[in-house]
Formats: sequence, structure tokens, C-alpha cells
Amino acid sequence: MTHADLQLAAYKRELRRSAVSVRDGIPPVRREELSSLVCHHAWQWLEETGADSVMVYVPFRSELDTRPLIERCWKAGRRVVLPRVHASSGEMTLHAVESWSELEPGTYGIPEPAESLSAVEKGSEPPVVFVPGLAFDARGGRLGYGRGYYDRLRARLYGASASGAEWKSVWVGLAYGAQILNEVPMEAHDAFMDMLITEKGILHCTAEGKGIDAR
Ligand SMILES: Nc1nc2c(c(=O)[nH]1)N(C=O)[C@@H](CNc1ccc(C(=O)N[C@@H](CCC(=O)O)C(=O)O)cc1)CN2
Ligand SMILES: Nc1ncnc2c1ncn2[C@@H]1O[C@H](COP(=O)(O)OP(=O)(O)OP(=O)(O)O)[C@@H](O)[C@H]1O
Repeated sequence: MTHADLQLAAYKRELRRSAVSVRDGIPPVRREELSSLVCHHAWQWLEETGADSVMVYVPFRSELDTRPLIERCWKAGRRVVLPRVHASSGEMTLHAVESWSELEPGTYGIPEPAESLSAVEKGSEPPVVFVPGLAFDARGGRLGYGRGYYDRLRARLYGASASGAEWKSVWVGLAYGAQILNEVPMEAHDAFMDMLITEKGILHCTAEGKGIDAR
């Protein structure tokens, strides 16, 4: 690690700490109101795009609550795909889930698809991925918990093919407005979002600054 790497790592640690405290500082009742607005915007956008299958995260700690969105998808017959974390490899596998009863507490205590559920077949990954984050910026930059799960998921599924993709998907960060920062530091392996949804509505991320990883 160079001096610059160490500085960046320390800066990211500090940003994570402050992003968590901003999120924790939103009163729980307000968090639910904001979450419900964000889920509403996300749902309306899904209706416009017509995507019949979506990947969503199940919230933990003070994260934006995606459960209203998940339930709405189930009611409307949209397939809901949730990740299962494999801490030893750093990978996430994707599993279609049809009710809360198919979840069990996973790594980090986050509810995740039970081990018995089979993984989504290669080639039928969802065209929309809703992504959690501690902070985002208008370019689509994202700061997560620092384990690289979503970066690795994208790298694995977008695969080695230079042209990009067997798996074409729109990556959508879901966040409280207070989580949008001027600039989140990004490294070569970090996945950019295509869109952000906050209580204020939809933000299409700008392509500038995405570099060679842009889709
Ligand atoms: N709801 C949700 N699901 C998700 C994510 C997420 O951010 N939100 N993740 C997004 O990638 C992955 C889980 N990533 C996580 C990474 C670290 C920690 C964690 O507890 N970290 C410690 C710090 C020390 C350590 O790294 O172990 C902490 O915050 O106290 C939790 C989740 C996959 N599933
Ligand atoms: N495609 C990849 N293959 C292998 N390791 C990766 C890949 N992408 C990221 N990593 C590693 O994972 C870690 C991710 O760090 P980073 O600070 O970018 O996480 P993050 O995006 O904030 O967190 P998360 O995705 O867990 O919410 C780094 O140590 C990085 O080297």
C-alpha cells in the first residue's frame, strides 16, 4: 500500500463513520416516512420501465427500508431477487424469494434467502438492481460498508467479456437525501450507479468521471 492508498483508506473510514451517524440521526418515524416516499418513487419508475424482475436488499440497522417496495412487487407478481452473502469468498449469490418466511438471519444479521433456495440461473439475473449504500454522489459514486460485495457482484456478472455484458442491468442506489454527498471517493473497482432515488425523486447519474468502467 502506498501512502496515497493509506490516506484514501483513512478518508473512506472517516466518511463511513460520519455517514452512519447522519443516517442514525434521522428519527425512526421520519426514516419510515422517507423510506415510504422512496419506495413509492421506485415503484412508479418500475411501472414505467415494466421490469418484471428486480434485485433488492433487505434493510438492516438504520438503512432505508425497502420492505414496502418488496411487498408491492410480490403483490404485483414481479419476481424479487435477494442476495445471500458468502463471507469467506466475499461473493453474493442471488435467489428469488416469494415471502418473508423464506428468509433467515445471515452474515451480519441481515435477513437473507434460506440456504435451501436455489440460486437464480445464469442468464436470468434481474434487469434492475436496487443497491444499499452509506453515501452516494451525483455521478453515481457509492460508499458501502467496505467489503466490496456489490463491486464484486458486478465484476462477476458483467464478466470478462470486454463488450460488457451477458447481464444488462440498471443499478439504482436507494438513499435518504441526507446521504447524497458532493463527492464520494471512487477507486477502479468501485461500481457506479446509473440512478439514485431519494425522497425528492429520481436522479439520473452523470456519466462524467465514470471512466473505463462506465456502462
Ligand atoms: N441491507 C444490506 N445488505 C447488504 C449490504 C448492505 O450494505 N445492506 N451489503 C453491502 O455491501 C453487504 C453486506 N455488507 C456488510 C459489510 C460489513 C458490515 C459490518 O458490520 N461491518 C462492520 C465493520 C467491521 C467489518 O468490516 O466487519 C461494522 O460496520 O461495524 C455489514 C454488512 C450485503 N448485503
Ligand atoms: N471485483 C473485485 N474483486 C476482488 N476484490 C474486490 C473487487 N471489488 C472490490 N474488491 C475489494 O473489496 C473491498 C471493497 O472496498 P470498498 O471500500 O470499495 O467497498 P464498498 O464498495 O464501500 O463496500 P460494499 O460494496 O461492501 O458496500 C476492497 O478491499 C477491494 O479490494
